Amino acid sequence: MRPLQAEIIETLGVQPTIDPATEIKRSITLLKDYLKQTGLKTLVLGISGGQDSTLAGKLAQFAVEQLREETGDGEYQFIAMRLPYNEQADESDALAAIKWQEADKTVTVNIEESVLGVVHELEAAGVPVTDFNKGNIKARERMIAQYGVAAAYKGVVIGTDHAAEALAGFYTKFGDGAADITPLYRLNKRQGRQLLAYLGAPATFYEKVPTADLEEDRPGQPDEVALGVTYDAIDDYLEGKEVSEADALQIERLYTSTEHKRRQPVTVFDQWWR
Ligand SMILES: NC(=O)c1ccc[n+]([C@@H]2O[C@H](COP(=O)([O-])OP(=O)(O)OC[C@H]3O[C@@H](n4cnc5c(N)ncnc54)[C@H](O)[C@@H]3O)[C@@H](O)[C@H]2O)c1
Ligand SMILES: Nc1ncnc2c1ncn2[C@@H]1O[C@H](COP(=O)(O)O)[C@@H](O)[C@H]1O
Ligand SMILES: O=P(O)(O)OP(=O)(O)O
Ligand SMILES: [Mg+2]
Repeated sequence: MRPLQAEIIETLGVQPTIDPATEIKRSITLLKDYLKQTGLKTLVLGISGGQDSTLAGKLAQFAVEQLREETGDGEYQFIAMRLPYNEQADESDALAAIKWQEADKTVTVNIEESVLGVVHELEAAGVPVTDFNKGNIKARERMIAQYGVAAAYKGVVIGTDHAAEALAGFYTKFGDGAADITPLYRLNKRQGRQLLAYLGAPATFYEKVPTADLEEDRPGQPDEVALGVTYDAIDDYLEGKEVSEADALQIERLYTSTEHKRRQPVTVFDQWWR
């Protein structure tokens, strides 16, 4: 195995093979124990209609149902958030995911006005805002809305970061990368699919092409196009398998260039960036 590959696998805690039932229980236990320990009552998560939030939301719903049953405390709840930018092309997928999750409650916040407000004020101040930059502003407005709900209902915000995204730093810093708890962390993309299949999710939920769908110039752009490498290659790499030299170099370039996203803000005590 390549030396950096071994280091990344160790850092992200990825296993080459998993038992889905064990990993489902592990994630649910984390969510339950965290709520019990902190005294908080609500799990909050944006549901996009993609694989990761479909899985994380189902685990969240299981966690609060079990807590209600075990403690008799009916305050435990899961709030699924719809966070469209105006109208979302795959709105029906998001609604189908929430239905399958049997989420306790759905809160919808259209982020368009707040995004356009920030973009407008930036431009009025002479700051150019590219479509790509605006895409990251959308992800950050979703974060703001989720924290608004968490604050109102004694909640924590769930993040859907998993090993394949964490490796690539493939999220908006302090946008979808900001969260209080990340139950999918350690799983690669195909292991997430395995969990959904085990849970009996319709195959359409996990066969869907992953997309951040943030850019208006490239609607629904597949993650794999933006990443320059396939999730299959990233997953193989994370499972300690051999991948082509070109894929390994691209994966390691992504990992190295996004180190700042996996760290706390730099202080005078930090040396990792030197
Ligand atoms: N599918 C997904 O999970 C998903 C979701 C959102 C975004 N994305 C993708 O993630 C990427 C986000 O874009 P991005 O990474 O350019 O934006 P970002 O905002 O996440 O990160 C860039 C910012 O990080 C800071 N930064 C950059 N280099 C730094 C360094 N060396 N040290 C400390 N801070 C540094 C700067 O403030 C910079 O503006 C895009 O490729 C986007 O498509 C993917
Ligand atoms: N349109 C959306 N509605 C609700 N939540 C969303 C939406 N788009 C993204 N999210 C949340 O952000 C994460 C990351 O999404 P990526 O597709 O990986 O960029 C997603 O899991 C949702 O929780
Ligand atoms: O984070 P999601 O739910 O949008 O999944 P994907 O990354 O597969 O789009
Ligand atoms: Mg998505």
